[in-house]
Amino acid sequence: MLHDPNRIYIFDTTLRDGEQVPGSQLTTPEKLIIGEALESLGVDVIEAGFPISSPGDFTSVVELSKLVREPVICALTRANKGDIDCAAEALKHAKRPRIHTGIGSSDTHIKYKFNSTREAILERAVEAVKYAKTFVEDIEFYAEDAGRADNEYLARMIEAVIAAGATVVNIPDTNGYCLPEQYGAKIRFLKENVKNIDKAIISVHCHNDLGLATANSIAGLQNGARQVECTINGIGERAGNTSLEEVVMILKTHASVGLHTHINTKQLYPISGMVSRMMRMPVQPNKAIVGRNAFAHSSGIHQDGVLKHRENYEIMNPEDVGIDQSEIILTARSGRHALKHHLERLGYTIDRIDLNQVYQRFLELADIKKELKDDDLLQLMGAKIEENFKNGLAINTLQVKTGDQESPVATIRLNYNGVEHAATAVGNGPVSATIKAIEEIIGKHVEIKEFNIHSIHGGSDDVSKVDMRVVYDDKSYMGYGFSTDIVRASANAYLDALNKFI
Ligand SMILES: CC(=O)SCCNC(=O)CCNC(=O)[C@H](O)C(C)(C)COP(=O)(O)OP(=O)(O)OC[C@H]1O[C@@H](n2cnc3c(N)ncnc32)[C@H](O)[C@@H]1OP(=O)(O)O
Ligand SMILES: CC(C)C(=O)C(=O)O
Ligand SMILES: [Mg+2]
Repeated sequence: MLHDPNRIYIFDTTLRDGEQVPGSQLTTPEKLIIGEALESLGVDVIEAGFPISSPGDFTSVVELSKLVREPVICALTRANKGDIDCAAEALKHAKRPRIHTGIGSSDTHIKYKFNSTREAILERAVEAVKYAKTFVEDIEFYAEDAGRADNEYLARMIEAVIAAGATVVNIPDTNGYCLPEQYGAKIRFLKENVKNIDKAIISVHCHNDLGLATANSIAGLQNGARQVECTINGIGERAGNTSLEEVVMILKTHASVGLHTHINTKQLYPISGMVSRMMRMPVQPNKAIVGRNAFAHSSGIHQDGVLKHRENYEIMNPEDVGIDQSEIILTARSGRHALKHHLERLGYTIDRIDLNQVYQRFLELADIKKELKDDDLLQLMGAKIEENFKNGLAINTLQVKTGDQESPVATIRLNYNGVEHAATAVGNGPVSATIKAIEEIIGKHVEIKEFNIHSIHGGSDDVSKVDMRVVYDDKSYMGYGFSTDIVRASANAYLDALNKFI
């Protein structure tokens, strides 16, 4: 049965237990798209639905059975003939069909859900497995609410269903009640006390009511279970199920546990986004592995550490889960290393910049704006270039005369190499006159290849943003300028670009 004793089978129940979330039901076409993505992710089993529950869910199981080839396709039933007949019919086209049947195993369920007795429930469990076995070979049995069930009774039930033909025995902590140690001990108890346990795979199925679903699943695996039931993003009934990406990355990160899966981890992030969008279930930003902030660093000490050596603050490589790279988010808690990193990324040579000066202005802006994006940094650099660069080119004064009667003339006073220089030039417009005057001072022609003016919010009294690409010595440099005066913004952009190489 198990060729590799350390291989963990991933049973994905996003389309069944995951879908038991208010407002997140999926159409058949949506389930097929997710089913294909799960197959390519490398899951071993896809729980496709609960066929008796609705004609739509029945159709989904039928279509997934036709579409998916590699993973086992599993359908859920209660322990009764009607549900099992329906599941068997829905699975008719599956290459590897599995019926997942079961019944409550805790005294609470036995008494208050079924108004029954332990013996009668055990008999129903066995009957259900035997009946399901008449349709397919692969039968998984779930002992619902096993987390709260008496271990001796649970062991008797599991032994009986394995004898009846169950190939996988699922020990759900349906209500997310157990502590990891308790759940691990429960699995170990079954391993040690169910005589025929080697004839079946033990499966863990944990819920997150106390935030322990992943920890409990891992405890179960460490104590002998070899299948884990989980969902993408941990979605599911109430507080959700065990999160697939968490279990997979825990086993990958802690190789010393000695267990492994066949999941293509680089697809974890893309499939998380797909499921979140289709199910209209946003992923919380601090969600482990796939949350927006899982590989984002926003405080200076961490950012410095990550920039020096990623592993100072990252235990996983973001590329391993399909995220291009870690993010350094600029906030008022960032330090100079993070600021420098982004300025360099935007093309600035740090040696030329008065970093302390820029950092002080950065902090003032960050206190107001919370998070600074590239445009904010470019504005910071392009609005007051006279303050940002050490010995750079900076405007002292700029006077422009323009109109439609005379040729436009610009007179500019620039600091260049620490000395003030002045020049006056005529152009075919106020910007060209200004650029010519600057060129006269620096004694070079620097060609402008791209030149765009935008207003930031719209409106004639708005701040304009100029972005410019210049070419010098066959290399391109970007410059950005900001001002309420478009000529001044253009001059700033030109000087911002020049300051990167002159
Ligand atoms: C822990 C889990 O996640 S279990 C799966 C939960 N998922 C779902 O319930 C979604 C799909 N469910 C449905 O569509 C419906 O509940 C159906 C079609 C299954 C049943 O609908 P209804 O026949 O109207 O019954 P209803 O849902 O109101 O009640 C459940 C019945 O199933 C019984 N039942 C519950 N679990 C089991 C079980 N494992 N085996 C046998 N009977 C069960 C209950 O005792 C109750 O029976 P009763 O009418 O004799 O009291
Ligand atoms: C149907 C079973 C496997 C279940 O989802 C649970 O007990 O949580
Ligand atoms: Mg469940």
